[in-house]
Amino acid sequence: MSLLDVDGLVKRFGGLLAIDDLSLSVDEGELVGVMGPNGAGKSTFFNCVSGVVQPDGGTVRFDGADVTGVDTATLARDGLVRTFQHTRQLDTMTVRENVRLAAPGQPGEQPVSALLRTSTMQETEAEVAERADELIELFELTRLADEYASSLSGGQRKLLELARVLMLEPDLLLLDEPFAGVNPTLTNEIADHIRGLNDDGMTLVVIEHELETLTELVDRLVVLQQGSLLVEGEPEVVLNDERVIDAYLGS
Ligand SMILES: Nc1ncnc2c1ncn2[C@@H]1O[C@H](COP(=O)(O)OP(=O)(O)OP(=O)(O)O)[C@@H](O)[C@H]1O
Repeated sequence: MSLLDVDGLVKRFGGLLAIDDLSLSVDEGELVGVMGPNGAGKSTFFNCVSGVVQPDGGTVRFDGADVTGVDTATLARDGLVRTFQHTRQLDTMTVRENVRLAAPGQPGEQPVSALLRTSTMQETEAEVAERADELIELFELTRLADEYASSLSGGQRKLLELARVLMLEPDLLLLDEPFAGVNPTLTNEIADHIRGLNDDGMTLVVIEHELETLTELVDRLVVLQQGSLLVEGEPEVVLNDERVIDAYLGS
């Protein structure tokens, strides 16, 4: 069964048709790459699916339910989570605080809850802290755990972003350019993590310009052009498709 089913999606910005009748499905357990020239509508596609912007037409179904236009926080609670091209961390907080704060519905965040801390809340906080530390270790950020996020390199920020979204325990993770601005060593490391998450059963869709890394990583490639689906299929086949070569040469 498809975990994500997008049908006839349309998104306009004024007179510009950013997504033009796009239909696309992702099966449970798949690792799908999304590519396309600048302005093809890749980020807008993610934005429509993850509730960041409201589509003007079409439907988005997640895990069998119609979630068209549902807000980001609700979708995240339901297991659909996205990352952004430009990471969104709190620079004045440490790596550890950033990861802990990404957990949903933290009791310590609300003033009343903080005053009435029950043992259940304390248990939840302990679980959050433990999970955060596990993820910090998984992404080899332990030695940076007490550093401010502002001191991290581009690649380390991407790792922190991954740790943060995994606090939400997503079923479907949409990654927007996870290798952008990352050095080759960390690129390989991030690719390994993505593969590992997929091996553990997570469904992932990855937007990426770095075609070599993307092609080696994914099961299926989807190419967008001017908001529509141009070609999809096995990475090797897609990359040699003349329509794809033309789209890139023409961009
Ligand atoms: N908030 C917005 N307001 C107006 N136009 C927008 C907005 N977001 C995107 N667009 C336009 O929609 C089109 C698709 O943009 P989008 O960012 O989705 O493309 P993309 O494939 O992700 O591009 P890139 O590879 O450069 O990130 C572009 O023409 C862009 O200028």
